[in-house]
Amino acid sequence: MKIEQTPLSGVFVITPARFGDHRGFFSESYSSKALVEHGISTQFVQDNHSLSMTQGTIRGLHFQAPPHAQDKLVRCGRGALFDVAVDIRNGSPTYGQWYGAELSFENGKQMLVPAGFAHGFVTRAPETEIIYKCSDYYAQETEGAVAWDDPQVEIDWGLGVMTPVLSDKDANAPSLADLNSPFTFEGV
Ligand SMILES: Cc1cn([C@H]2C[C@H](O)[C@@H](COP(=O)(O)OP(=O)(O)O[C@H]3O[C@@H](C)C(=O)[C@@H](O)[C@H]3O)O2)c(=O)[nH]c1=O
Repeated sequence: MKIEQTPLSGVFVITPARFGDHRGFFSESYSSKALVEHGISTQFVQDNHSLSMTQGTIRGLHFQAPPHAQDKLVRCGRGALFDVAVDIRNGSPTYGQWYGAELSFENGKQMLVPAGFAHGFVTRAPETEIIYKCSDYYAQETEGAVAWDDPQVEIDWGLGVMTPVLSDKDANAPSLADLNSPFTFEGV
């Protein structure tokens, strides 16, 4: 399992080994021990799974505020997506910056998005499934969002001429400038 730190502290790209044979492949998609060896001791309590029918669907940018903040370990079950983490920790040297990684069924890559980051993704193929582990349970009253097209964050979603498919909630999400972020950078 390859675990790589990204330019944003706490955000990792993880590539589990795949053992291929004439049947297909085998892979440990999650190993607590392997993550602990890299200083990641998150305890996950909920798994989420969603399907997006259309290429160019964007979900995000979402977070849950403390006391229900979530670390998320994200992978693609089918199709392909571009996964994005945005640093929203007050006082962080990388506040407002984003990092994105292509996660696909083909490449098996995963991204660890810790609490303190808003998370979102765009699908790169029709009928794309995302599966992610969360370190806290869903708590609707603590949900927060930042607009996917925030002018300060300027994520390059790689949409080209496509108009994204969005939920009503995401189409009306606030800007980063209007966000009173509940997170503080703790020097991680
Ligand atoms: C996130 C979530 C939603 N729901 C319900 C609420 C709602 O009725 C329905 C759909 O919810 P949403 O529209 O918020 O789903 P979605 O837009 O896919 O939200 C997700 O987006 C990605 C980017 C994330 O990072 C996740 O944490 C989550 O916020 O599912 C749960 O029951 N449990 C959950 O954990």
